[in-house]
Amino acid sequence: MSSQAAPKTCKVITAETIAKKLLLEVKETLAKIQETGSSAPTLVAFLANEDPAAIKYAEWSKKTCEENGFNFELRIVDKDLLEEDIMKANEDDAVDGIIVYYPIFPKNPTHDKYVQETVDLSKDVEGLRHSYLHNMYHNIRFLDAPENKKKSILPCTPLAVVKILEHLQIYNPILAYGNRLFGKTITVINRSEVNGRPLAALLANDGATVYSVDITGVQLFTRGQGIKKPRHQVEEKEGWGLEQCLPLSDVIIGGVPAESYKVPTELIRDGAVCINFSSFKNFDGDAVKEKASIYVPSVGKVTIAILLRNLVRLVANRPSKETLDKSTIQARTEAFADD
Ligand SMILES: NC(=O)C1=CN([C@@H]2O[C@H](COP(=O)(O)OP(=O)(O)OC[C@H]3O[C@@H](n4cnc5c(N)ncnc54)[C@H](O)[C@@H]3O)[C@@H](O)[C@H]2O)C=CC1
Ligand SMILES: Nc1nc(=O)c2c([nH]1)NC[C@@H]1CN(c3ccc(C(=O)N[C@@H](CCC(=O)O)C(=O)O)cc3)C=[N+]21
Repeated sequence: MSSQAAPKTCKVITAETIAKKLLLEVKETLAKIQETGSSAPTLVAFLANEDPAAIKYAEWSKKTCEENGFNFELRIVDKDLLEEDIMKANEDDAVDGIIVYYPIFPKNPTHDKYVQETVDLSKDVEGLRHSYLHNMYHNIRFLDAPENKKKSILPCTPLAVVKILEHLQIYNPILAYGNRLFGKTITVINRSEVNGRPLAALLANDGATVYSVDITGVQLFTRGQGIKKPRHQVEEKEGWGLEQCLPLSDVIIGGVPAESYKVPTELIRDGAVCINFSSFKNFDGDAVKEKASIYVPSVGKVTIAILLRNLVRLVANRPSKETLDKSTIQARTEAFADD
């Protein structure tokens, strides 16, 4: 007689469930802030590279936009004409948000930074302009202190991971807002400027002890002992690697862009939460389920939901027209009161 395998205790949570919840909120917020009769917001996407991941991302974004009543327009452009084309979109009142797929000049990251700065602040749906990044690293939530009417924009993938951790109740609602990851240890494998480093900073700003791992080594991001500091600080962990970080981690986040890369399952703490944001599967799917309490195999759908959430926020942040009455402004402020 064959013995039955023990039931798996690991819960696999798909991005879809979380994305659906966020998209509902986005629709409600849009309805609250829009004047009756105003047209659907338009997102313009610039594709100036041949990256298959960017092409896929554009296709999924188009689908999600259209399913949720937003307009999405893909503009395939020449690298050399990109700056001009972005400037035209900046001026065009029919364009509410702009996304540019990176990398465009992989051998010259400075040039990609320059392109990022070309997008108008009021249309930067990914929050990649320096003022948004500065606010994020400095734990500043508003663009217009002290009025505090205009919410800052956070980059989509890092914010998607934060929203997933909130959904999984890793954020502890008993603690004060802004401190809800106090006591949690998190490893983020990837320290790129668009994903891993902002993610480590956001998590540490919310109170976590974060090990940020890249091929150059490990850095520790924290708000200091007792999270007394207002924003995170960074220290090098000389000689550290995954061997030291993973056994200490309540949450492990993988973002390594390589098919062959796998997080060593034997180092994962029993009951850890494992989340993968890479286009490749960073966890050995079968083995990780023997160790993890929760496994989130991909986050892309949540990233796109955040893209739309950011687009609605850009609309809400726009200077009020004369026709806009006080109650609309109040609704715009309250619509994003939770973060
Ligand atoms: N699901 C989503 O929403 C999104 C997924 N992605 C995917 O995430 C992945 C990463 O994207 P980017 O950060 O833009 O890539 P990137 O190439 O800019 O950065 C990857 C980083 O990982 C580091 N790395 C490589 N091998 C490593 C290793 N063995 N251990 C530790 N660090 C290592 C690199 O040194 C680099 O800093 C890609 O697969 C990309 O397609 C990107 C954006 C959104
Ligand atoms: N300015 C800019 N912002 C980006 O966010 C950006 C970019 N440029 N350039 C290209 C990369 C790539 N990227 C992905 C987004 C979603 C999935 C994704 O949704 N993956 C699926 C899994 C794979 C599948 O279903 O085939 C998922 O997570 O469900 C992957 C990759 C965003 N990128």
